[in-house]
Amino acid sequence: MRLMVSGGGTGGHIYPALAVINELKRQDPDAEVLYVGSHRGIESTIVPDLGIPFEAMTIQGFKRSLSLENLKTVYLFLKSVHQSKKLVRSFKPDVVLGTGGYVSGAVLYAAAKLHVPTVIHEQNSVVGMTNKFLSRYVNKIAINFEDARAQFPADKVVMTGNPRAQEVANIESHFSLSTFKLKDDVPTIMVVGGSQGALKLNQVMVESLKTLAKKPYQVVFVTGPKRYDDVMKQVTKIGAADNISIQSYINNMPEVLPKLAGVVGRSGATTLAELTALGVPSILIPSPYVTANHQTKNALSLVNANAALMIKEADLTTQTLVSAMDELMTDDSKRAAMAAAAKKLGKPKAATEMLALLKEVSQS
Ligand SMILES: CC(=O)N[C@H]1[C@@H](OP(=O)(O)OP(=O)(O)OC[C@H]2O[C@@H](n3ccc(=O)[nH]c3=O)[C@H](O)[C@@H]2O)O[C@H](CO)[C@@H](O)[C@@H]1O
Repeated sequence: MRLMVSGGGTGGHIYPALAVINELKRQDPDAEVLYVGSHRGIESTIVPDLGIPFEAMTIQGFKRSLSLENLKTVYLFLKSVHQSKKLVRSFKPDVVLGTGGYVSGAVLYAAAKLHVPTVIHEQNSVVGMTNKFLSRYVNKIAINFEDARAQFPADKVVMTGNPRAQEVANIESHFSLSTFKLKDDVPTIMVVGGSQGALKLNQVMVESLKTLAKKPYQVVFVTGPKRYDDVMKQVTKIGAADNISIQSYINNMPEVLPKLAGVVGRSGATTLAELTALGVPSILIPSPYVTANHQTKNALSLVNANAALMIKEADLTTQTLVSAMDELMTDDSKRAAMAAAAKKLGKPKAATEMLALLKEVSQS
C-alpha cells in the first residue's frame, strides 16, 4: 500500500497518525509512506526523527475575528493545496489519511479534488474546524466518540477508536523510572499538561512541590518543552526533592505510561485514548481554551464511568490538586477500581480497525 498521511500542529493529531503508520509497517513491511506536515508544528521534528519520509508546508489557522491575517491564511491555504496536488501526483498514494490540524485541510482537500480515496480521523467528541470543512469532500470519517457521529454526514462515519490506543496497549515496556532518578518500586504519578504543557497547572505544581516532597509517592512533572526553563528558574529557588522528577517532554510515552500508577493531565482526546487503553486512573483538568469546551466533554466521559476525577481549571489550587493526588495515590483499592473502569472504555484494536478502513476505501 502507498499511504499518504497528514496531521499536525499538536501531539494529539500527530500520534494517531504515527500509530497507523506503525500498524501498516507491521502488517506490510514493503508499504510506502509519506507524511505531510507543517513547518511550524512539532511534527516537523518528531516525524523525520523517526525516519519517516516527511514533506512540510507553511500554513496557519483562521483568526476568529475579522483580520488581515485571514487574507494571508487564505493565500497560504491555496498555496498548500497547490503543493499538495504536486505531492499527490508524484507520490501516487492509494489512499490519503488526515488526522486533523490546518495542514491536513489542504492535503486532504487536494487529494479529494484529484479523486484519490480519502479518510479523516476525528479524535474529539466535538468536531474540529478542519475536519468539519473536509467532511464534504472525503470518502470516510473515522471517529472515536459516538457524540461526533451526528456532526458528520451519516453514511461516511465509521467508529474505529483512536489508533494510538493500540500502540500503547500492546507495548512490552522495559522502561525504568531510574531514567528519571526515581525508584521503580514506589507508586508514581505523572503530571502533564498535554503535548504543549499547561501554564496554570505548571504554576500550581511549582507551588505544590514542597508539600509533594513529603508524600509516600513519586511525581514525574512534565512542564512542556516551551515552559521548562521558566519552571526550572522557579524550582531553583525552592529546591528539588528526591521523589519528584521534572522533565520538559517525554519522547517515549508508550514505554513510560505502563510504569505509572496515575496521571494528572489535560483531557485531550489522544491522552484519554492512551489512559483508557492501558487502564490508568487519572485526575483531569480540562483546558478551558479549546473549541466548544470539548475537553470537558472528553473528561466527563471518563468521570461518569468512575475512571477519573476532574478539577476545573478555575478551581485548581495546591489544595485541590494535592488532595486529589492523595485520594488517588494513597488508596490502592480506589486506584484499582478506577483503573478497571478506565480499561473498560479502552479501544485497544483501533489501529487495526483504522487500517482495515483505509484498505477498504483504497479498493473502492
Ligand atoms: C490545547 C489543544 O488544542 N489541545 C487539543 C490537542 O491536544 P494535545 O496535543 O495536548 O493532545 P492530546 O492530549 O490528545 O495528546 C497529547 C499526545 O502527546 C503525547 N505527549 C504529551 C506530552 C509529552 O511530554 N509527551 C508526549 O508524547 C501524549 O502521550 C499524547 O499522545 O489535540 C487533541 C486532539 O487529539 C484535542 O483533544 C485537544 O483539545
